[in-house]
Amino acid sequence: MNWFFKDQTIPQPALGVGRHKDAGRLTILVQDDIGGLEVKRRTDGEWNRVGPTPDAYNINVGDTIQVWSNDEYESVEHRVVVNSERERFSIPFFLNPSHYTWIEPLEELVNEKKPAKYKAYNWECFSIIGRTVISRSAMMKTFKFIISRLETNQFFVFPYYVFFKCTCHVI
Ligand SMILES: O=C(O)CCC(=O)C(=O)O
Ligand SMILES: [Fe+2]
Repeated sequence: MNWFFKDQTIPQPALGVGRHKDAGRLTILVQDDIGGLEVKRRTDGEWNRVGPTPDAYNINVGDTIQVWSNDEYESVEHRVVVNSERERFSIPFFLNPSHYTWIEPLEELVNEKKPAKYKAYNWECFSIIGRTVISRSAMMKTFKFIISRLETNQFFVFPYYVFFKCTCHVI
């Protein structure tokens, strides 16, 4: 679960999750009625709001499907803009490959006219390296944030997952 706290001290508009693409296969996302999820339109590069649509899930194609499909499907770039008046919650379910999976364009979708656009990579190596490289400065920011919350007694439920997400996304 992602928790986007309201903070009127941050200049608006502020990003709760910076621009990124999900690396796995699919992401099934529920967002509450606040909204804030935006996707980048390929045709003109503009950011577009997605929902919120009551009782609907957002399904994002991740990088893995883009690679498997040799670019037939595209992993969409997205971000979350926070609302300074109201906190927001979202629940993403990441359908990721198993750790032993090698990811490369499917044979059926590779031919002379359309050669493979990606080299094979192993999911476990990719995700471990990704986390260590991306997280280093983000980790410090997250620690500082947690300490500031503790100091001001604003610390409520801060599950490991929220911590993990912050370290992955705050770059
Ligand atoms: O909170 C959202 O709407 C999206 C969050 C997201 O992009 C993610 O967790 O990867
Ligand atoms: Fe995402």
